[in-house]
Amino acid sequence: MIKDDLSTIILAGGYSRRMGEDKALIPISGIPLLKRTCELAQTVTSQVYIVTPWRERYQEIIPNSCQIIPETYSAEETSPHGALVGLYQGLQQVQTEWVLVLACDLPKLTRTELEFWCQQLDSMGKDQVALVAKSPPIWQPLAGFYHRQCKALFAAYLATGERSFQGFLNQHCVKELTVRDRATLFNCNTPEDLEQI
Ligand SMILES: Nc1nc2c(ncn2[C@@H]2O[C@H](COP(=O)(O)OP(=O)(O)OP(=O)(O)O)[C@@H](O)[C@H]2O)c(=O)[nH]1
Repeated sequence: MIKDDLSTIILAGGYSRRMGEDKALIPISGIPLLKRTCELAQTVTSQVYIVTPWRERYQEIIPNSCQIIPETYSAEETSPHGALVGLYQGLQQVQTEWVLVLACDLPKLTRTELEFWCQQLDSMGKDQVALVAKSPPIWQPLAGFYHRQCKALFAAYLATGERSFQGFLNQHCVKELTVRDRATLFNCNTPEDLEQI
């Protein structure tokens, strides 16, 4: 079921150092991991954006209806600033009230689980700015939802020089997302992780 006033941002600007090859392109049942994540997101949101500095690398593999938001960094810098900055840049382009935020490397995520997550948006309090999975005490920032007011909150946070999601989520009114099947949060970071799939 597609949810109104919700879009998805998938972050795909990491270096996959532990994997040794680009995780986003690794085939899972024959489908590149990033494409699989896009297709899953399309089952719950009509707009799916991918934030990455590498448009050319992914343009051919993602579904046509998904849009790439190019992540920028200045000429003096050699790499992106991390996932929080990527999300902040992505949020500038998105108009919906809520944004589902996903890592590209969630090979066990399912449509059923995503639909269960989306239902929880209906019971958010007015003061709550995000609904995010947690493996206490650690937030799982790239599995959850952020309200559009996070744009301004991220701007203020970044202005202090901070870039850690944990710090951001701990200092704002964030609700823990209930995860029905915790296996769906499995991140595929290393070649050994891949063997488990
Ligand atoms: N857009 C964007 N996405 C990022 C950035 N850093 C990490 N990500 C994404 O965030 C998710 C989780 O990334 P990690 O597994 O923590 O980091 P990684 O760089 O991909 O992998 P390692 O190099 O092994 O740490 C993945 O989907 C990454 O593509 C960034 O600077 N920009």
